[in-house]
Amino acid sequence: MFKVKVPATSANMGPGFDCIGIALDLYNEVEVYESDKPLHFIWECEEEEVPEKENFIYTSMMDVFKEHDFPIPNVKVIARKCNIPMVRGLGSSSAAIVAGLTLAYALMGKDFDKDLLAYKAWVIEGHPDNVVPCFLGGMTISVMDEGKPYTTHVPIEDRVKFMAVIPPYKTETKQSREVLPKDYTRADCIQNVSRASMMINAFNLKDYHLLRTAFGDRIHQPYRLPLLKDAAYVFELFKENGAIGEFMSGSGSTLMGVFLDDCQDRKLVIEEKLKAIDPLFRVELLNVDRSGVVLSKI
Ligand SMILES: Nc1ncnc2c1ncn2[C@@H]1O[C@H](COP(=O)(O)OP(=O)(O)OP(=O)(O)O)[C@@H](O)[C@H]1O
Ligand SMILES: N[C@@H](CCO)C(=O)O
Repeated sequence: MFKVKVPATSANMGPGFDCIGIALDLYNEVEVYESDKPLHFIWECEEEEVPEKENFIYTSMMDVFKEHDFPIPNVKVIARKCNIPMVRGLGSSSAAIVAGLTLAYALMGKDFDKDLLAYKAWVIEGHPDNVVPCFLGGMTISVMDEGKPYTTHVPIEDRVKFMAVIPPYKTETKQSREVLPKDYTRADCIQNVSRASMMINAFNLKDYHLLRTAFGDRIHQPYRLPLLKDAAYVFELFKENGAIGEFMSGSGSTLMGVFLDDCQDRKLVIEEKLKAIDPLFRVELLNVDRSGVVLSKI
């Protein structure tokens, strides 16, 4: 029947807390086939199974059918590929929501309106910095103004590469939001507005020497990075190996180094050093995904 391919996303990118994010070329795939039983879920991934009733693929599909008063179809939903590591700051939960919404609309025979669905996913997730780039691809800035969503894309050259260092330990977004203050000083606000603006212009003008400063943040990283025992070392490794900047991906635990051009050799160096600490460290060298979610018939 249908297949969806959904990209990983890296939210915040330093100062863009809860509004800026980027889609990357690491994908999960979910398939739907006719069945003789009402919608049921099959987990074929190597990752630890998220049970059906708690699984955002399943729950977001069921929510759509309920909202539209649509009879639950006789289908099996198969989580076929899970390349996006779970609970690591690369948008696995958003990818699940995006997959579920897209498949539910396909099964209802409704038009595949990415903007409308991105907005729905934004409401479910609570913040847009993963779900919007996951739907639309590329690097996005999203703003809600009096209940109306606005999104704009930031141009990124193909030569910009994202090196994701994925630690063996998880960071739940829910918990890592609890360590953040409720209020910020004017100085903190100025710091983030100035850095986020500079980051966007650095990408716009390809003025990459500004990026390290521009990725500076005072809203979340100062509170979250100290909880990640290897963060300082990983950032040092990025710097020593020619990164043009670094930030925490989403709410962690993944740490992201930004590089230019071919940096496969530097990936190997960093990987070797990290595996000496713990062989379960994973390092992925990623490009920007420009398509967002892709729905196809099978
Ligand atoms: N299909 C699914 N895949 C991954 N996580 C899921 C899925 N369905 C439900 N979840 C739940 O989502 C939570 C993980 O979301 P969380 O936001 O903490 O991590 P993430 O999405 O991988 O990273 P981030 O949002 O920081 O980029 C887990 O509690 C997990 O059980
Ligand atoms: N903006 C979110 C992204 C993680 O889901 C956060 O940092 O909490």
